[in-house]
Amino acid sequence: MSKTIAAVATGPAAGPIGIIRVSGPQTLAIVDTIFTPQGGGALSERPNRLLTYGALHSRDGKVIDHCLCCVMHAPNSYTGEDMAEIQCHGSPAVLSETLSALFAKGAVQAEPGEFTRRAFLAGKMDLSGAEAVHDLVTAVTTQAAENAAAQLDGVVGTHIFEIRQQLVDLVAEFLAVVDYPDEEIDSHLFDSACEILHRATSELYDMAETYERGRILREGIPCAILGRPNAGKSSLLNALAGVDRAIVTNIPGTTRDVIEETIRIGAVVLRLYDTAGLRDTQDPVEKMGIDRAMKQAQASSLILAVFDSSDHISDDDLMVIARTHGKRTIAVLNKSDLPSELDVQNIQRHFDYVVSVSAKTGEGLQELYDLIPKVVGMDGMSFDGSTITNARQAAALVRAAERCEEAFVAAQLGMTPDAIVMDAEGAIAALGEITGQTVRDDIVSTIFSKFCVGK
Ligand SMILES: Nc1nc2c(c(=O)[nH]1)N(C=O)[C@@H](CNc1ccc(C(=O)N[C@@H](CCC(=O)O)C(=O)O)cc1)CN2
Ligand SMILES: Nc1nc2c(ncn2[C@@H]2O[C@H](COP(=O)(O)OP(=O)(O)OP(=O)(O)O)[C@@H](O)[C@H]2O)c(=O)[nH]1
Ligand SMILES: [Mg+2]
Repeated sequence: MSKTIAAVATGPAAGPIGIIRVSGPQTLAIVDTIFTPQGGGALSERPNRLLTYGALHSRDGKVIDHCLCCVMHAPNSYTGEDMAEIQCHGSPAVLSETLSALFAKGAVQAEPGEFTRRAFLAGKMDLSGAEAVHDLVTAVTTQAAENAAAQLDGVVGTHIFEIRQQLVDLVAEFLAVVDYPDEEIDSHLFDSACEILHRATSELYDMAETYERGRILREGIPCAILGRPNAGKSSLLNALAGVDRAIVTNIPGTTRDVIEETIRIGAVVLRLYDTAGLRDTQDPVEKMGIDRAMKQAQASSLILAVFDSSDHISDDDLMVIARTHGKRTIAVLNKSDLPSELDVQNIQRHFDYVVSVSAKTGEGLQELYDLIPKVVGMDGMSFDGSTITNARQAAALVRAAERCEEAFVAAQLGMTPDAIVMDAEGAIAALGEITGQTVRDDIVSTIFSKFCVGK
């Protein structure tokens, strides 16, 4: 018999209300011993999912809260097991007293993701759906939440199930003819196999490709602000973030450490890094800052190269241009409120994207906001669940696509059915890793161990 688990489902900070979840065969018996409904009777006899007011008792029987509880009877619960929720006051004291009362009555602490793991094992959701739960809990943007909600609802799982089923049927047909090696194989079989495999291959590659954007949707994009001293990097960081985060002075070499600030532009989470101005210097501290700036630029997926448009291009600017080589970069011509001295055409020769802004007046910032999602390929995308946000799923999709492609080539060449069957089975296994139909236990464990406790 599986254990009955309990955990706090609300955040670690003290809040007005805290929720404790309980799941497993002993749930009703355990919760009945620590909660007494106001109107008498037992919580387990109250209607399913109806919140009931009553007294909550600690392990030594003292009343520690007056709160709301409900039960959710198996199999119609999140985990498919008997479950209960205790919605009490959210202080760490009440929550830990309640947990310890539950443990004293036989419940055990739930491991990270264990409720969702049980839901997956009970067939309440496929593995891609369970992974979407995690995305939904950690979503930063509305768009990321929207995409994850659709995946929780089975958008990815259903599509993969369909493709997988077609391959399973195809394998079955070929296996049937493998048993009769002397008979001529109906050419229709090869034709329809080619068609199915070709379509599956392109659909799977298409899905895998969405991961490039999906990763940005989930993790955001690291973006270094690079430029010579006094170009206005720190001013730009402050203007973009809308807070007075970094120190700004007219003394060149003000910023030394890398200063991080996260902003949201539509679906894009931009992790901005303000850095020390690049120049030739003897100052050992400034040198270390410049070293960090260059490392940060290297580690970033997008660079904002800031130039002072009220001045001519200097050797330091050339150093900045050299550092952006091969990197996705937007040239930001700052100080547009001042008369221009900059050779703009020269800058345009080096960069695909150039915008004029004034960090001081805010002029041009909107154009920069509009440009960034376009440059990272996130404008006009839909968040209907079709975007893969998960490296594991993307890798399995590529493997499945490759095996389908190999099976397609084998079918086209009219090779022996065994070859087609072997590759198609490889694809079926890879797809099963996404839905969870054919996934190793240790992989399942790793996936759920990344969840929070109580989810
Ligand atoms: N208080 C509370 N809020 C919550 C959750 C929770 O567990 N408790 N959730 C937890 O993640 C999410 C909601 N997800 C849920 C998903 C399924 C079921 C559930 O009871 N499913 C049953 C019955 C479905 C039905 O009524 O048709 C089932 O699948 O059989 C409950 C919550 C978000 N909000
Ligand atoms: N007129 C005008 N001045 C600006 C603008 N942006 C920044 N400045 C001024 O330029 C000077 C340098 O600004 P910072 O933001 O500190 O420049 P930085 O690139 O971070 O400089 P370091 O940290 O030294 O590398 C300050 O005096 C700012 O007030 C702008 O858009 N217009
Ligand atoms: Mg600075």
